Amino acid sequence: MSYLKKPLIGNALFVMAVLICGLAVQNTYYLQIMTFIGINTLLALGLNMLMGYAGQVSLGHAAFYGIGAYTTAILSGTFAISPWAGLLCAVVGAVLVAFIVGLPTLKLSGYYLGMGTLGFGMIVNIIFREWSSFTGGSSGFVGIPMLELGPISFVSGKNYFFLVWFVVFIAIVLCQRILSSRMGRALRSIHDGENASMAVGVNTHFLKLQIFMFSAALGAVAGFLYAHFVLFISPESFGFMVSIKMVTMVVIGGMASVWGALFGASLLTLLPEVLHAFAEYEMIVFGLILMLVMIFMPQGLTRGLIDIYERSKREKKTHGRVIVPLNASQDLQQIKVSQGNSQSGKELPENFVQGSLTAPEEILKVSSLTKMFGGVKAQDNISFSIEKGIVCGLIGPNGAGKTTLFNLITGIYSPDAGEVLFKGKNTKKYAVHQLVREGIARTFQHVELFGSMTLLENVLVGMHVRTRSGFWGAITRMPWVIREEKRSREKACEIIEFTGLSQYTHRPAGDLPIGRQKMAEIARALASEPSLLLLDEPAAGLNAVETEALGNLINKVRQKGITMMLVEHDMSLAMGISDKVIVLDRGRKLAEGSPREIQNNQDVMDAYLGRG
Ligand SMILES: Nc1ncnc2c1ncn2[C@@H]1O[C@H](COP(=O)(O)OP(=O)(O)OP(=O)(O)O)[C@@H](O)[C@H]1O
Repeated sequence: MSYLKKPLIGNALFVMAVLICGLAVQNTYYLQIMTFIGINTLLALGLNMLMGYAGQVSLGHAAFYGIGAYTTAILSGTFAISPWAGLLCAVVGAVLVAFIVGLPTLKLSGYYLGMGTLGFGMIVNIIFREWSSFTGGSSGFVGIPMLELGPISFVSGKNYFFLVWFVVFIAIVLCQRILSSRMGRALRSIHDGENASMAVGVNTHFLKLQIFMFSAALGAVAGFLYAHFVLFISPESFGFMVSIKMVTMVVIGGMASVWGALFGASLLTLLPEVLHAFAEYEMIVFGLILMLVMIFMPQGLTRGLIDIYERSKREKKTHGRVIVPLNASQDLQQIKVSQGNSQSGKELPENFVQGSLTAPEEILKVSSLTKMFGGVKAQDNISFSIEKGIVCGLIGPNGAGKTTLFNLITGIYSPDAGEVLFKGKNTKKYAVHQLVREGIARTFQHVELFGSMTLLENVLVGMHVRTRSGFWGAITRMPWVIREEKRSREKACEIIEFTGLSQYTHRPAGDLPIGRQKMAEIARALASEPSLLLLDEPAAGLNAVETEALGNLINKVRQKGITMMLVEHDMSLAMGISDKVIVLDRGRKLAEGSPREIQNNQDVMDAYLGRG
């Protein structure tokens, strides 16, 4: 469980720093500033999970902060209900609102999502302003009670400081647990490429909704702590500028970094105090800092500084040494040997054997499939079937409709007419991620790995449909969750070894040479334990040695009984490896038969070489 060790050191340092600050600082003003930093850290942590990890921009997040603050203020101030019950209502209320708002909004992306959340933030702020009988309107809400917990009173600044930072610590641990889990990996995969994430089996909309609700809950807790600290709230504290300030905290601190959120929150809370004399220029200063960070350290200050430190460490290490360049041909030779010799190469885990070599059973049946793009008939009444365990080559000139056919089989496109039956079931009933669970996996014509994640993490995301721990599993870390994680990691390493990529296991996938990236995509697809694997031009961009290694790998996968469809322009590979070949031309099926029959087919030759 080495993945559990790393945060422990950071967390221990964090606890020590909080204890030292809390015990050593006596000045009420400084304690107050540090308490505000804690509250802002909670806001930044929540937004960072959504923006930094899941890649979803929210410009109205201050609304949840306000919902938390107003709920507890009204319940405890007006109705004299215990503030702790108010906290529960605040969190439940914010989560419910996030669910209702997120359900349609998170289907949007990019600017549209930004505009949608911005609108939501504004509507909530108008409600705070206009519903004055409850909220006190523009003049604000007074009479919020101070917090007490049994004999502990949070009247003193010191107690409140410890309360807030204790909550921050809990939030940090929860975020870390989510991020190092199956759910966290799936979230990061959405950030790196939502289409690929869906295609490997992640229910992206549900996951985005879950993390939106989690970040809303953190916002509501921050609002609760704020309300009972300042004892007076008004709509300005939760307006558009506060949402922008939250985004700035995340961006400056460094997206996708838990400690970055703390850093960003500290900086943006301290700056206004330092620049007190220039209060009216506050937004200009923030804007300027944001611009500079985006230009010089687009990954945020925390990540940027860590990168500089790591680079200088690497330079120091290599200083004075002869650097031996990576010997590409030797490296490839190794891959060939490990793949070509199934005795020495790693076998796929047992349960990967999904089919039988001898079974003549039909796994895929495509009937009268038609797909139009405007006036272009990308699929024109296509019918064929694929038997279990075979490799079926799919060839045709550019624009013939091969990738469209893959997109129809995997559910990315829905057909205008006709149907696809996979194992006898109509694929129309399934969403993209559900088809992966049913057993269809694919690779892409243009590699779509999750570039910022390691090869191991990519393969683990590929296992998403075969594992089950979710949000609660991540935060409770029950023994079965730890066992599942351990098993997944072992299995992922076996798959990586099977594809001959062991030496790249912990390297970011985006840093791999293109040939290895193609193999890595196959490894990720195999991780979903498919019975049908669709390979879209796997040899494109590969040199002769890499293509040979790829051929060996496809053969090894075939030996496991996994049925494959292979779109390929490299004819010697397609003809050499396929049991049968289907030829498409301008959306129509031109021919179907054994490689030899296809090679001697006059129509096929005409399509490729031009008639006459
Ligand atoms: N999303 C889309 N919108 C509009 N037209 C599309 C879309 N996808 C594919 N097409 C069109 O459908 C036709 C078939 O494209 P497709 O990518 O399936 O061909 P292909 O055989 O995979 O080509 P290549 O070998 O060049 O990848 C082309 O004319 C293409 O322009």
